[in-house]
Amino acid sequence: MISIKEAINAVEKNIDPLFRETVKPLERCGSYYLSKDIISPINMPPFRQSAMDGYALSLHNDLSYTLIDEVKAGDNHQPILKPGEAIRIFTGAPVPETANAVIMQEKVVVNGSKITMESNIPKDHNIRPMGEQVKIGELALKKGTKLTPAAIGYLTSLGITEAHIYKKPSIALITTGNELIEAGMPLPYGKIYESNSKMLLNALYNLKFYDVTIHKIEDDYAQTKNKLETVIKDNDLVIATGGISVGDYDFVGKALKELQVKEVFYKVKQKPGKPLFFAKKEDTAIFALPGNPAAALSCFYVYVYIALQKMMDNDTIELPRIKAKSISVFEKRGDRPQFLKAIYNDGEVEILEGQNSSMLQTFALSNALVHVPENVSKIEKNDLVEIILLPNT
Ligand SMILES: Nc1nc2c(c(=O)[nH]1)N[C@H]1C(S)=C(S)[C@@H](COP(=O)(O)OP(=O)(O)OC[C@H]3O[C@@H](n4cnc5c(N)ncnc54)[C@H](O)[C@@H]3O)O[C@H]1N2
Ligand code: MOO
Repeated sequence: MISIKEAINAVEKNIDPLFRETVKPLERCGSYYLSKDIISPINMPPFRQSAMDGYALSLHNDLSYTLIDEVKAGDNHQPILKPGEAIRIFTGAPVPETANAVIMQEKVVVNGSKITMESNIPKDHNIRPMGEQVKIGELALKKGTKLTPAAIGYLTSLGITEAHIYKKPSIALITTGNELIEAGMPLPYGKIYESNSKMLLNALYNLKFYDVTIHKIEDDYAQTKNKLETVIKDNDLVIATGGISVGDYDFVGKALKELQVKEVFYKVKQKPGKPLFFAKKEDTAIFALPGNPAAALSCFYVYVYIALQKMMDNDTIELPRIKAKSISVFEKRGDRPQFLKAIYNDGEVEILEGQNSSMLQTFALSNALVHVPENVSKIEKNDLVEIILLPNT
């Protein structure tokens, strides 16, 4: 059995960035990373732009100007101003070549075709220069940039409609077990509702991984092996839950062995999630998570999360770990390090009831996991503990 640290390092070491490119319409590129530099095809702004509603002036040595014309946003005519002349102008409108400053309308007195300013304004006042944000041919955004809503707005403002991006992994979720019934169906004696697939699907969606398929198999060796063989061929990441312990009907481990995957580790000294299995087959990463739902989700956050971040070549690959003051008392049984469902708020953490790996009720309320190391057997009130902050939902 290996330690948590060794298991984390092994996941990190065995996953490489995917670096496979694709092109998508820009509006569908949110949360992806650019696989190519984007060069601006235009100057932004494309013309000298008024930043205010007011008057564009050809400056002279007097506070009064003669109004000769008007340019509003979207107009494409360029009145010619002589020194001492002004035009009415509005925010976003093109400032004619012959105007060299814009004054806000609040700062002038209008009298027929005469306007008088309170005081002088400097040259270029309230004019956004052409190409102020980015010039034609300049780097607009560099390869590797994450496409946030702002980035998509910015690129669209440059007239760009699609982007070269790195693909995200295709992921197969597999559940195993004869006892599993689809929610919504009647529940016969001995059965339980299958919940791991929807839980993990949403954990993946929450991290913006959408290329996910779900496969449900029974405790049948041939079925398990055939399904695993296909999904390993077709996906970058396979996440199975259940059937990985030592029971007579736990077929996932045996099937993976038969399929000659390269086992990286099996069993981690931790609670929950002891029978965690991680392997590679060519470039596909395979996690077999324990079937107990809370164990599966803890392992997802502590290990699968890292694999996903490495595949995307992210710099930060682990969820944030911080110290917090415990407001609870907790006694650890056994010597396995533990991950505890907890609520973190403003420097303090509350360890919740229902820590059993089969239970999700308090996981549903948790925003953190408390990490209790091997050598700590009791957490007292006010002890500083290490917590893992779960992703916001
Ligand atoms: N003799 C031993 N028995 C067990 C050991 C052990 O070391 N020796 N380890 C225990 C630990 S710890 C865990 S964790 C579990 C892991 O077992 P498996 O990964 O083989 O999972 P299953 O037995 O298939 O299921 C465990 C539990 O979870 C429920 N389950 C499974 N899949 C789902 C699903 N998709 N949705 C909801 N619930 C699910 C399943 O019904 C079981 O109750 O092994 C211990 N046993
Ligand atoms: O490792 Mo199991 O997940 O403790 O119950």
